[in-house]
Amino acid sequence: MKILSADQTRQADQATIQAEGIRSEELMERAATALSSWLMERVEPDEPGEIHIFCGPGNNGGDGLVVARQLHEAGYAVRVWLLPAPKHSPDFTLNRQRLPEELPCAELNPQKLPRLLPHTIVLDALFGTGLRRPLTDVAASVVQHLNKAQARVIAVDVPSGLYTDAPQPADSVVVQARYTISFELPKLAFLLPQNAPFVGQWHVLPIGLNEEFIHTSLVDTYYVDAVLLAGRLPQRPQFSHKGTFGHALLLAGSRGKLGAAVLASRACLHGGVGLLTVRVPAAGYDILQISAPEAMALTDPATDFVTELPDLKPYAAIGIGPGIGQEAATRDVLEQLLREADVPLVLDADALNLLGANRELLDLLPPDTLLTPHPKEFERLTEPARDDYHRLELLRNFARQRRCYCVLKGAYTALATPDGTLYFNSTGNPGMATGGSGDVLTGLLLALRTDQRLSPLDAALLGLYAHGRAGDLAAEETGQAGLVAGDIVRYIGPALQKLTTLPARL
Ligand SMILES: NC(=O)C1=CN([C@@H]2O[C@H](COP(=O)(O)OP(=O)(O)OC[C@H]3O[C@@H](n4cnc5c(N)ncnc54)[C@H](O)[C@@H]3O)[C@@H](O)[C@H]2O)[C@@H](O)CC1
Ligand SMILES: Nc1ncnc2c1ncn2[C@@H]1O[C@H](COP(=O)(O)OP(=O)(O)O)[C@@H](O)[C@H]1O
Ligand SMILES: [K+]
Repeated sequence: MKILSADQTRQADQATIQAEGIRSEELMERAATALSSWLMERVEPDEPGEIHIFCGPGNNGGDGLVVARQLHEAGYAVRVWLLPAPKHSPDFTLNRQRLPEELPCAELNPQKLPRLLPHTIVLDALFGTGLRRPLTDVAASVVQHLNKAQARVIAVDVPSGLYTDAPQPADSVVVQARYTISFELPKLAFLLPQNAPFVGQWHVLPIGLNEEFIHTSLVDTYYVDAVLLAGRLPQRPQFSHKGTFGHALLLAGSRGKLGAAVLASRACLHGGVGLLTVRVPAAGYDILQISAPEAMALTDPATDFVTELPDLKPYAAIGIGPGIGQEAATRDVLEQLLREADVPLVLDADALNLLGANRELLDLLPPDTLLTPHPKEFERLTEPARDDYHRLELLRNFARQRRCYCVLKGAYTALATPDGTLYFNSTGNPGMATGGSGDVLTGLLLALRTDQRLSPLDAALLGLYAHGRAGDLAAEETGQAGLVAGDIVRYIGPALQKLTTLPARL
């Protein structure tokens, strides 16, 4: 899915209205109908208490008015509160007139804001994508009142006060919604950790915005779902052999962190690699052979950490980092690897920390290298970020400047490409916030970079998506708290299988 800016969202509305020859109020009716249906599926009409709908002066408020009318007609007890404003949008005014007379509707009085019992359902239709500046005066008081009330707030399109594609000034007043119900496409603001307290759980409801407009809109930010990945993972050919999928080299592990090497190795094997050789310190020989017998162990002369780079000739792709430590000799191995490798590289964990501590090595990164830092590792490679938007800018700039593919791990892991495009992953769950999940990702990405049939972009997108999907499937079995990194490995196969393009049926 594309992620549109606030301006493009408005243009998409206009394009839909023009292409379908409808009036703007009809599109508003469509959006509100989708939202009313969502609500009616979750709330019974006889649930005690009224649903309070807070409406602003623009089309977001207009949406709220239509939902109020529709819920009322369906037998729900509804009460509408209007924000005092000097002027209103035409569709607001129209739908204000369409409110049935018996439906309670009053203007908000800042001196006497309505009392809301805990758990009351509140619809926040104050402001949407038309917000131009932070909330002040009555609007700010109303939002502060809603936030204090412990009500069940459902934001219409956007939590009021939140900018959809830029950071708002510190201490801005923003609705803290439990749910945000948006239309057609997700908004960038929903994907950033700093906005989680406002957005809550978000859902996007389709309202049939003009496909042609969305298709031809130029964007540099995408939300990666199964549709975006369709056709990118080819089936394994009937007459394939292990050479078809390539031979990977993984350099990983040091004393006390050989589990990282094992997890990454097992993930690489389950990711479909043809052959895997793992360079571990001598202390890791038995551990690796027993825990990942399908991999070949190529032990280093040193007992506790990796000190020598093996001959690179046999390998189609190379991964380095999980649990490898930051000894000086290991740093030298990394430098030699960056100088000598002419196959795809995947850099993770301590390989990234070594790059951060020895920034001169960054100049040696071969083009199209894939780096997988979490935010702290990324900060070591670049600089501390002011906020999540700034961090994304740093990520784009890093990928452009270094001509690499750089991941920023977390919920909605982001991937920046050498041309500065951002992709946000849609799979995964908080159960994956557990030691070793990142090592599993590295192994899987190494397998996909070894498969010569995949472009660097497709390998990265498929790997991130399948890793999160495997985590989701694992969590169904183990629960989130019970999930450990090894569980993710067991579900890599099913996750990849689901993405595999099957031939069309006869
Ligand atoms: N245009 C359309 O056809 C559709 C619009 N939709 C809804 O329309 C919304 C966008 O509507 P609008 O563009 O009217 O914008 P909003 O309703 O978000 O707000 C615009 C109004 O708020 C005022 N305003 C902006 N910032 C303010 C601030 N800080 N303090 C006080 N007043 C402020 C503006 O002057 C304007 O009067 C979307 O979020 C969505 O909910 C949906 O109904 C889908 C269809
Ligand atoms: N809340 C979350 N939602 C989705 N994915 C998550 C969440 N927390 C962690 N993950 C995923 O788990 C992995 C953790 O990687 P990392 O921090 O490197 O762990 P480790 O270093 O322990 O292996 C990343 O791929 C990240 O995207
Ligand atoms: K809103």
